[in-house]
Amino acid sequence: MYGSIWCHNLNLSSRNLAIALVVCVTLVYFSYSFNACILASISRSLQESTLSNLLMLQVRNDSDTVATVATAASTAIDVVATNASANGVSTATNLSTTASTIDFSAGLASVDGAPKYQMLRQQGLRPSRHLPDTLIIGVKKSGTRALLEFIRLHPDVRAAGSEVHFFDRHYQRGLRWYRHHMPYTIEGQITMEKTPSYFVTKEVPQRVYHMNTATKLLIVVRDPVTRAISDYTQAASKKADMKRFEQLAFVNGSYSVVDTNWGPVKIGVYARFLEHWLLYFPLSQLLFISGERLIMDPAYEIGRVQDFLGLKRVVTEKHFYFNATKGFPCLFKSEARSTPHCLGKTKGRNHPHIDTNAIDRLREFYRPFNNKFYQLTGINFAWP
Ligand SMILES: Nc1ncnc2c1ncn2[C@@H]1O[C@H](COP(=O)(O)OS(=O)(=O)O)[C@@H](OP(=O)(O)O)[C@H]1O
Repeated sequence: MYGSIWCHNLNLSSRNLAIALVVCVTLVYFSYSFNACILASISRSLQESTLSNLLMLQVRNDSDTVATVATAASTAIDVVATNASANGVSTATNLSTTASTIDFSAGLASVDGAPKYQMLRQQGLRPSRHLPDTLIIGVKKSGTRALLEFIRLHPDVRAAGSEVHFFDRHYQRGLRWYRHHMPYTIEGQITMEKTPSYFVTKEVPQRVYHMNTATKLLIVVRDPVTRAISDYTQAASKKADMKRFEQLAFVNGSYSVVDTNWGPVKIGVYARFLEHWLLYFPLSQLLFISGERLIMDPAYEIGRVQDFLGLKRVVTEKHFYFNATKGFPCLFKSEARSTPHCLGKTKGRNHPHIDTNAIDRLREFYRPFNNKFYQLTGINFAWP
């Protein structure tokens, strides 16, 4: 009898043990899945934020920072890989692979069909440098920096921060050199560069055409008289004993003959330079932005630019505020800074007083060229 009770108890405890085991295994399984899911999600977030940081890193005023960006990006990805490793989950392996397979040194968009790259590409995680699709070619002192800073607020626009001067000064270095100065982009992002002297340099249209006939060209223009004064103000800020504007803008000291060889005056004859660009590019590939309107209504002009580039209108009036002290629109935040800020001190300088007779004479000089420019572009900028 004791034997059968013992046997019964034994059966009972074996069953309990089996049930307990099943419960334990189930718990362990669910706990593992849950943890793995959380860790994978954390790793993914880390990975995404690092890549987005990497792509947000923009070069500002010095082309040397391109190299710094690449180094910083590489380091950032290493850090993620290390973090993931510390988590001890399988995704760490993937992240390490990411870090080692992104080629930061080559400066070329390499094509690799291996499965491990395919997955990364599907996730859009293969940043590489590309030649620009869009150029801000000028015009100097018309608001080219403002345009670049405003349009690069768009997540699908990546720009070289410094003026690369490839097509006018460094052409002999070749396209590989040029591409190396471009920021990293992922699929679907536009690569942009601005060098205002491109507009007025004779060889540039043909060179851009040879790089890519489909290049989109952005041109900011401003009343050529104010532009000339702005140009002069910049030059005078760098040279203590600069002659007065009136002495430089005219031949022989009187206001009768305009000195068309003087750079600040010459650049304002927009029609002459535009005609040269139109030998290589159809008007439909050029977008003209009013420098005056870029100050008065930046959202409007940036809206036009986004449409022209086939981008969703992401940059809107919400991004801008008018700084009354500076007298210019400024940004609530940008890629470089998360606090409200304006463009640098060299943008929006006070101009010296210029004799009104000199201004009137210059206006008269520019009028036929302006009219020609309105005719070529199909836009009346209504400069005085
Ligand atoms: N938001 C904002 N903030 C400051 N300045 C602005 C802005 N929008 C347009 N501008 C005008 O841009 C002028 C400088 O033009 P660029 O950037 O093309 O100059 S440069 O050629 O790159 O040196 C600059 O010329 P100056 O006023 O003579 O300094 C400005 O009038």
